[in-house]
Amino acid sequence: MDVLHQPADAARWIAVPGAADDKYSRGVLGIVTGSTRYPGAAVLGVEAAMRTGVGMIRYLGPGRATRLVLQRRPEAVTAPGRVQAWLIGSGQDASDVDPQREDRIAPALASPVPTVLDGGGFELRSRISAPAVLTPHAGELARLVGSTRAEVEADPREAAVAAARGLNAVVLLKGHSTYAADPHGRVLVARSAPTWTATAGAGDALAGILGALVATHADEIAADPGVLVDLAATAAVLHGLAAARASHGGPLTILDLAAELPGAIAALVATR
Ligand SMILES: NC(=O)C1=CN([C@@H]2O[C@H](COP(=O)(O)OP(=O)(O)OC[C@H]3O[C@@H](n4cnc5c(N)ncnc54)[C@H](OP(=O)(O)O)[C@@H]3O)[C@@H](O)[C@H]2O)[C@@H](O)CC1
Ligand SMILES: Nc1ncnc2c1ncn2[C@@H]1O[C@H](COP(=O)(O)OP(=O)(O)O)[C@@H](O)[C@H]1O
Repeated sequence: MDVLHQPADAARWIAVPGAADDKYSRGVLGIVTGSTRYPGAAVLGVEAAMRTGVGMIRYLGPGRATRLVLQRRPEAVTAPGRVQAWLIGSGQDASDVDPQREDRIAPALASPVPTVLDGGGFELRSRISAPAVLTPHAGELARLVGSTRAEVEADPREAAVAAARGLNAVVLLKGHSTYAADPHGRVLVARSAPTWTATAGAGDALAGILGALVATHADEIAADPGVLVDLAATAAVLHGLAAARASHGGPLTILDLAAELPGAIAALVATR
């Protein structure tokens, strides 16, 4: 039986800063995304994470991606340091021959903090012992588990559940319906996204949204890693709500989706 994750459920997972908070206590997200071939994915993930709300972003990537990230978001810190969560892999794939990538991901591999794996980050699952969320689309999930895209699409819910069990991680299987499954068989479904969301870069933004939610709930995750599936479903709901606001019933761009995140979040918080 699927549990639909509704906006009212998502509202519970927005961390509103308190008077005593500072940029560190809110949560710092380390982002290792983008490549010389796909620098745009880094820009979109950083943009979406900042618009979702996080104390600080430490972005670590190749020169071309770093320059574009800073051009768009000078708020990003491009020096290494302590973080409360990691986001790795958007815009990185097997063609990525960046010799410094291993150095950039080394702190994340050794770290106990929760990690979001997207795109080229999936292969790192076996090297990470911290709580992890993977965000594949159907084709990526098929490659991950040695199946076919058609098999995943025939029963996406079951594919997400089986992958979450097999990988001992939360799996957020993206599509028109997005399934958040945990290793114990719990499944939440998000269906807030308009079909106009099917456009390049939408997944990079979703990964940024989830990274920010995870960084701002690091203490809750440390106390109970089971909340990761709620955060994953919340990211998908927020992404869909922002997409609907950006779309107005028509085509949307991903920077417009990101620009709608603060308003979508404020509307959710107002319902609590
Ligand atoms: N702004 C950025 O920086 C962005 C960067 N991005 C980065 O791009 C990379 C690839 O991402 P992805 O999701 O497409 O990867 P993947 O699952 O390997 O799919 C490949 C499959 O697609 C198919 N295919 C290709 N063209 C097709 C066509 N015209 N019509 C029909 N099918 C077509 C192709 O089929 P084939 O041509 O082999 O038959 C193959 O099966 C990845 O590193 C991601 O991070 C994206 O996030 C976007 C924004
Ligand atoms: N038909 C659809 N209706 C609603 N949302 C969709 C649809 N198709 C894809 N999406 C959403 O768009 C995003 C696409 O992500 P992804 O496939 O990783 O693209 P990219 O790698 O180009 O960023 C996901 O969040 C997915 O849920």
